[in-house]
Amino acid sequence: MYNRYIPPPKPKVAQPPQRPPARTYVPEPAPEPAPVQTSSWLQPYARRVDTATLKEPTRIVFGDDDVDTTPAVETKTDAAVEVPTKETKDKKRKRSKREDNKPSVEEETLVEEQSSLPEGQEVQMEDAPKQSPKKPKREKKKKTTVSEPEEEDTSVRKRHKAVFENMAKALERTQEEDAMDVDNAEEDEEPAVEHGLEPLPQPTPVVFDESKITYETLPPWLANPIRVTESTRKSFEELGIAPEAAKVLKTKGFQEAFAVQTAVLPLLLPQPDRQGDVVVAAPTGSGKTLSYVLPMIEDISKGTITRLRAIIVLPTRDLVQQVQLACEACAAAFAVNGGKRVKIATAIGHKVFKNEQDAIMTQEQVYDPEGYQEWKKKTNKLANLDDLSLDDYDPLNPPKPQPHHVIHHVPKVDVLICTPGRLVEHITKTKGFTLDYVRWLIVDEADKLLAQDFQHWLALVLEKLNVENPQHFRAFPRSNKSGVRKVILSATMTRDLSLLNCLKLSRPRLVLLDGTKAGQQSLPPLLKESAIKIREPTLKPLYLIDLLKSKYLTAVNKNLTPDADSSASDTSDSDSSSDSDSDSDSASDSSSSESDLSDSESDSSSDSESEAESPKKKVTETKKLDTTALIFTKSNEAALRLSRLLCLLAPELAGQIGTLTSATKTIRRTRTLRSFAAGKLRILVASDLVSRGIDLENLEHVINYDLPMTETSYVHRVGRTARAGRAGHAWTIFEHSEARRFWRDFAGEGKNAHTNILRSGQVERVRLTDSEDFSEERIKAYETALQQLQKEAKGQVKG
Ligand SMILES: Nc1ncnc2c1ncn2[C@@H]1O[C@H](COP(=O)(O)OP(=O)(O)OP(=O)(O)O)[C@@H](O)[C@H]1O
Repeated sequence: MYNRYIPPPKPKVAQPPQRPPARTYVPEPAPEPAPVQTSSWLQPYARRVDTATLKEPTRIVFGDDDVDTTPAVETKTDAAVEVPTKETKDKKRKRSKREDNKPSVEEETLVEEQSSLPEGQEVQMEDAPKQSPKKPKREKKKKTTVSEPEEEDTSVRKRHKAVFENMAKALERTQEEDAMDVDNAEEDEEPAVEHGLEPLPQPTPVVFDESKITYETLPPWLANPIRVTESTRKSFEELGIAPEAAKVLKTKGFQEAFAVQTAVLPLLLPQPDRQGDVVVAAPTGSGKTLSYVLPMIEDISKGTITRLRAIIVLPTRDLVQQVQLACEACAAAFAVNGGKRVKIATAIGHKVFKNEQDAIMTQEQVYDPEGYQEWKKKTNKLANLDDLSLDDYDPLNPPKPQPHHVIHHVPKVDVLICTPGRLVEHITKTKGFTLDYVRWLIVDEADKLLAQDFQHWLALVLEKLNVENPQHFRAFPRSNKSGVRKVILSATMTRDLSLLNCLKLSRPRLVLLDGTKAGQQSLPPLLKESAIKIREPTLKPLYLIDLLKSKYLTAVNKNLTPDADSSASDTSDSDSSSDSDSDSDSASDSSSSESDLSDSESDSSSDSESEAESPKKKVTETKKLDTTALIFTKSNEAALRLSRLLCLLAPELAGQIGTLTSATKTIRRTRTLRSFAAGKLRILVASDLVSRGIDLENLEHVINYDLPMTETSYVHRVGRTARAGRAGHAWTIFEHSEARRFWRDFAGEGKNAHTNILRSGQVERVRLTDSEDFSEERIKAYETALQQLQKEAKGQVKG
């Protein structure tokens, strides 16, 4: 049989593993990067990021050498496989270099990825996407067709996704760093500015305006004052005063008008036109008082009915009494030619209040049938004791009106000169005391009165004044219709506008003596000033005694000092040393009470006490000084003590020494001033009470035993002499520790000199030769006197 040959089956040649076609994964082009949200201040940085690179598609190519036994994955895509260009590679290299030897994030990612891939497979990254490649899932599905096996594909996708995410993060960091780099690079590139050693330019320092208030800042009336030369003189007739009145004035010693009067009188004398208020700043003793008293009395003398037409407010009782004398003199002058005799009263608290009320007020029968009926009804009621508290009825002294009349309480004076405290009391307590008819309000020593608005007197007075009601002009048909005229005066006028505004001035004018500026305080032209520096402050009273007995303290004016008693031996019954003894009963007062602003309490009840004082001492061998002196101390106590000490240390002067303090009773003060004016007393020891306004005609020397507190105080103190065109001499005694203050603040000499005091000359330095060496005997006598003083003080305390 024929056997068919059947070739043995060929052994199966092992097929070389089929290389899968190169798999290319081209993801969809990266979505447009979301615009970087940069705040406005970051915009410059944002602009510098190269956004072009962000748009490049992300491509990941698995290399041809990759061997994969898994079936090829077909990828349907239109996108061409992109080979990394040289340019992009360079860019990448450069960026890697910048990473300071640190492996780049991409490299790290690649290493990571490499290790996670199956062997032989590697991830090649040609270029990194600039933006997060995250995209919506749906889009992914749509554009990418994934072939089988699906599981494998999913793991690859996962890996890819992880790679993308890492890369995106790395890229974000790189972008930020790039942006910073660009920025830093730009900053670094700023052109270097060369600086020398000179200091860097600084902003101009702010200069604060420390200049004092100037004319430009003042209201026009203060900036443009009416100026008058000190030497100006005019006859009173020339200024509009009736010849008959001028004649009487001459008999009283007022021959012609002083400079300040020539300027003020025309402003204040009644005219048909509406006139404004007047502010006067003129030196001490320049005649300010007459400048307002004359026109005021002339105006009031034209009326017929007595009503309260003028109020003059002053800080002290002594000034009130002084101005009263000037008013009386003028009232007499204007009464001669059929004019009304102007009635003047004072209110200073030296009387019991009731007595003062009676001196100012009266009761007047006024025809008023209706009022009379009402009064009758009231009195009937009172008779039935229905209403005993009726305030206008005094059951003990009931006013009895005539039939069809009623009784009115009205002032019986035309002019009231007062201190502010007492004025307030009358306004608030005196029945019928009205300011409705007041046409003149005068405030003398205004700076003091305005600065110490006691009991708010000014506001109260201004409130009560009847400025609007024209009724009170009826008595003066031919005089001006200015309402209430205000005249404000001082030698040291305040520049404080807030104080001046309190006066509610109407169209004011300022009058100044030529050569002075607003705010400056002129001294009288004939005042000489000297200064004595002492070495031993504890022996100060001895220096004073030496000065009083020295050749320097001589008469300054001829025939000025009246010689009341020329006898060398004098039995003194005047207010001499005994005064100081008796005055010391009020030594508890402090220096703060130097005015009578608050004189609401009457001291009249104790007036009689002044007559029954310590027994008068007989003073023998009195040597009269041929001049007069007023010694200022810092307080009431100091004045009393010094006065007594002088009497003990210089008995020959004892009979000529008087004391003036704010604690001294009014009657005693008046008596002392009269004795001084008469020439019986030659030396007055005072506190600042008399530093303002007081006019001591025969006073030639002022001695500042204690330095004044202020410039203003100095001006007022030394201004007690060299008044009304007479000569005078002011002395200041100071210790070493006070020297700087004196020369700088008062004399205006030396370094940092600062004073508003305007003087014609300079302060002269005087050395008392005798004072340099006090003998043992004198020092012992001084110590004994001090012990005596101490004993007396203790005795008073016990008593
Ligand atoms: N026309 C005048 N003729 C002569 N003496 C006058 C004249 N006017 C004023 N006197 C006198 O001058 C002196 C000083 O006047 P007055 O007291 O008015 O000065 P003052 O300017 O008010 O001073 P102070 O600021 O110190 O108060 C007084 O004795 C006064 O009698």
